[in-house]
Amino acid sequence: MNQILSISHLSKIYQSGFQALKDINLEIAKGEIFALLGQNGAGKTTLISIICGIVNPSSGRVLVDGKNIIGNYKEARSLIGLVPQELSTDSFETVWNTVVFSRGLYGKPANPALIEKILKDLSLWEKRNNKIMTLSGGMKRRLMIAKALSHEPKILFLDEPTAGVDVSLRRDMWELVRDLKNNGTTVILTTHYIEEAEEMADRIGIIRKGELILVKEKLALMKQLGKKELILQLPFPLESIPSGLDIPGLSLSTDKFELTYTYDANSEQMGIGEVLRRLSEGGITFKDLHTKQSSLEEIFVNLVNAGASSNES
Ligand SMILES: Nc1ncnc2c1ncn2[C@@H]1O[C@H](COP(=O)(O)OP(=O)(O)OP(=O)(O)O)[C@@H](O)[C@H]1O
Repeated sequence: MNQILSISHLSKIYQSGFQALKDINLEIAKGEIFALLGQNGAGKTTLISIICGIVNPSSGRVLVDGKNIIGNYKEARSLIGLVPQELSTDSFETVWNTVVFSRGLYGKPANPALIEKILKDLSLWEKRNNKIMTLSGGMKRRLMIAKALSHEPKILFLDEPTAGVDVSLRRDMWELVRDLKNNGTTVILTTHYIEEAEEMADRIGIIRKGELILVKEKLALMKQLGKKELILQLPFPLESIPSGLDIPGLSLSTDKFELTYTYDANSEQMGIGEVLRRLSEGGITFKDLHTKQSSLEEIFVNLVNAGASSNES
């Protein structure tokens, strides 16, 4: 694998004594879209802040394209673009000047054509002469992304990119992230909005109470942990499942109008054909049927809840 980010044995204990990260190990490949999921306070921002040199690690090592974030801070930092959660930009400066200045901060030569392209990609071109304080919240967020991209980073961090943004901006952002990936930029995003990870990520990492409890390809994760359901709508309510119909995973809804057969992709459970045959032999007819696959959101909630009950202290 062609690594762009390599994290080994990274831990963080804040001055208060609180341990926010515990022995994180993670490798991210060039051009990957990686989604870091976790509940409030799980440690996502701490991890991103360490990689970006905003927070000091307590122990461990982080390399960005081979550059150590401590020993080679400047070089490592110039490879990273960060779009933080908080919008800190609110000034009398214009959009254009802000983005141009941001590029200059990294010592990169002026490149008006590039800045123009970035502003156009983010639908900010028409606003280039506007003062930042006159922009809407969504426009300010676009500006934060433009700033983060101005020095052509190899990794872009998006911390909760679509929290509180409207549908059109969310769609634009997803498109932008795909374009960046196609150009070879690596994108690491944190999100509470699981549909976002489901839509975009190549790999998913789940962080819980400072520990990276799972890192997996999204499709493999959904296949491995996702459950499927076959739902049969009955023409008449069924008092109970007939006793002769011993099918593990079969349940009757509380309104008695629906039978659900829950199965997972890897188990040795009965196939759907066999289930339908047994039901028909048992005299059960149905007026409609459909299948449903659990979403990444359901998988995530199950994983996090499993930990909450076993790790509660
Ligand atoms: N400066 C600090 N001093 C002490 N504890 C801190 C500090 N900053 C963060 N923490 C604690 O570390 C834990 C992880 O915080 P962090 O902001 O990394 O979580 P997060 O996963 O980004 O959460 P959210 O989704 O709410 O942004 C939290 O319990 C938080 O209270």
